[in-house]
Amino acid sequence: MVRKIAENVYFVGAIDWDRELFDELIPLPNGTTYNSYIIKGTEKIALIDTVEPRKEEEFMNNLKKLNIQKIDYVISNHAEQDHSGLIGKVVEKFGAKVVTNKKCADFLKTHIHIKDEDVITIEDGQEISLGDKTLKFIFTPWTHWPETMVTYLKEDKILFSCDLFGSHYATSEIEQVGSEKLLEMAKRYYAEIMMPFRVPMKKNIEKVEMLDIEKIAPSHGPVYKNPKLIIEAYKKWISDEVENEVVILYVSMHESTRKMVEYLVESLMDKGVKVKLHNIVNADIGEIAIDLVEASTVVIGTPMVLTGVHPIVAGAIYLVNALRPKTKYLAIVGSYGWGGKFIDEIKSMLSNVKAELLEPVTVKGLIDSEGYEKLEHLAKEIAERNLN
Ligand SMILES: Cc1cc2nc3c(=O)[nH]c(=O)nc-3n(C[C@H](O)[C@H](O)[C@H](O)COP(=O)(O)O)c2cc1C
Repeated sequence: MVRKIAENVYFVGAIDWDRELFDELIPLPNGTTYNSYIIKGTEKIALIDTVEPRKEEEFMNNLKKLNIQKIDYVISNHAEQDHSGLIGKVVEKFGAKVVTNKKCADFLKTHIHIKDEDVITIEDGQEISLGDKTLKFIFTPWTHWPETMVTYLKEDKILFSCDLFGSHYATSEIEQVGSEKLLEMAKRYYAEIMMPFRVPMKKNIEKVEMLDIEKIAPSHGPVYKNPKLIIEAYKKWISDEVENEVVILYVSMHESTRKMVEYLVESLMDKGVKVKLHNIVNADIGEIAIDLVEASTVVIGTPMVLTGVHPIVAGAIYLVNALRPKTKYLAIVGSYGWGGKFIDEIKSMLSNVKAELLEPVTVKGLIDSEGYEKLEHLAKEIAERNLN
């Protein structure tokens, strides 16, 4: 697939319509794309990133369609193999030099064995000329990995933002003004990939906002014809503001924890609090991650199993801790038979989440009137914090 996105600027990426899983972890309900772009200047030709190696044939065909014989520079914004994987082939076949920052060059050396002599190292803010077109490199560390950067095409005002602003979204609409669906997919991507770096992201967004941008061309998903849409969405997601929303993640083996969770949901709803409930046994972790982006409160529901949390709950807690959501309040509810220590376990597993822990509610066996009272008190505490 070749698509012109500006004069002498072309999308030459690959669409992976039915890929189901990314990083052997993240479900892809709408497949994904690996975006690569050719920029033809009057003097030099540059390629922005490459594609996932298994899409080599499609990618090489795209270059053939544009009759590309020589590439002067292959810009590597990010060393992860879904973008860098074919750089070696581009160097070999088209005589390209790899243009990237020092950190990325180190990764390219260790991860895909790119040789030092094939690399031109650039500094933050440095520019290279392609004749009538100029590329400016802007370092945006932790817009996935520590080396990740973005490239700005000055004359056409296009930001090649790499994973930043990306979405795992295979669609024939390679360029979009921005639909509700695209924003949903971009939020999912933010939640899964960018949320752990919410704090360093603030500086990066400030840097990007200083540019005059007409189009954002990320490395996954559609090109934005309305950059403001996604920049404003990111600003909201990375801000410290939370929404009146409670995310409940639970498992229950014999319905005891489930009864507690169901009561809590109903009581919170009665009080006007929005609830997102996940029985996590077969949950899509992307759906959980999306709900964590803006939620004020996270509630963990677990039965006691072998003196600790249920192992599936442990997996979910590990994920929450790794994603570092901006959650302000945390609650724990659960049922036990004879004893154990899941409260302390959960607290220690959530050390990255700087949230206030509300009074946990644990019940021996099936919930009784005393248990309901405690849950009602917890619901009031959550509602007070959310609705004030
Ligand atoms: C495999 C298994 C291991 C358990 N281990 C413990 C334990 O270590 N400590 C404890 O207090 N209860 C333990 N229990 C009992 C449950 O925590 C208790 O029955 C609880 O009410 C189950 O809640 P649920 O109906 O929400 O699954 C265990 C139950 C099972 C099935």
